[in-house]
Amino acid sequence: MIRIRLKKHLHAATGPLLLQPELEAQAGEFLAVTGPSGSGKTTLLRMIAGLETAAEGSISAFGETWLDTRQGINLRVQDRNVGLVFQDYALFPNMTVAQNLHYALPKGAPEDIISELVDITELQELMGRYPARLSGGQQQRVALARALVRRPRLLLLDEPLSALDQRMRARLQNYILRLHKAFGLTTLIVSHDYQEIFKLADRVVRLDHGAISQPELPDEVALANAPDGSFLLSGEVLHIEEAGSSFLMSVLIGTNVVQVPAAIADLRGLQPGDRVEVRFEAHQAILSR
Ligand SMILES: Nc1ncnc2c1ncn2[C@@H]1O[C@H](COP(=O)(O)OP(=O)(O)OP(=O)(O)O)[C@@H](O)[C@H]1O
Repeated sequence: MIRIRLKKHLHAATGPLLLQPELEAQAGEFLAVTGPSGSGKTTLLRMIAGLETAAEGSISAFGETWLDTRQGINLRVQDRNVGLVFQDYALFPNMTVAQNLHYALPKGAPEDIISELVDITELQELMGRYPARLSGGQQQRVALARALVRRPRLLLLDEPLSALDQRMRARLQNYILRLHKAFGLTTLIVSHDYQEIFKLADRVVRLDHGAISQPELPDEVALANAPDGSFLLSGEVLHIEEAGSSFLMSVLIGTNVVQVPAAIADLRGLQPGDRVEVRFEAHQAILSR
């Protein structure tokens, strides 16, 4: 469980802004933070990591107090042990992928975490390369693996995929989900991309004018932001069952299991494990194949 209650005065483009987020996340939750540009999302993540000071407030995480300004507690970045990935990959250019990963390992710590991360993020072939010889997506895969070398329980992602094209984004989202699950992480992602939010997040909060507003569900955010009021996502069929004269499919889209009604003619040999496309319109999920 993570509890965050912070206050900081910012000098935003529009004038002074009091950033005063209050936020809770359950252990293992994948939470998306959205909101207009300049509302303080990056500053919030940096304060959680300990990279930025708060005027007042408290952060407790997994039974530890990271910050309590009343009691004068303020753990250093390295003692909070969070994984951080920003939009720019921030790899050391003069080190190979393997060296970038090993550099993050504390002295004397067992190295098995590195092979585990390399397996999950499929970096085996890239270990000897320098960052300049990697695509943006590959670099961000390395940055993700590197962020987890110290085995953090909290992963903070600040628009990590916004520099990548749509195809690469979708691939990287799958890696993020795999890592989130494999390491039982609690993950906070700042994102403006409603499809990404839907695919990844269990819950969405909005930071606006410095404060966190009502939590929303990922599909509500996606529908509200889709230009034509509908959007298409692909997922994996988990289960198909009869429901009266038609069928009901359970489809896994990101971390969400969505129930999609289907007529027998729509099924056409579909089985669990197949990939399908689902269109969302006015909160209805429609099989689009
Ligand atoms: N340490 C600081 N002191 C005062 N003002 C700051 C500080 N850090 C950032 N700001 C200002 O606070 C505002 C919010 O910045 P921040 O980067 O957190 O917003 P954001 O929601 O992440 O925006 P975007 O979506 O554009 O990345 C900006 O106008 C920024 O200039």
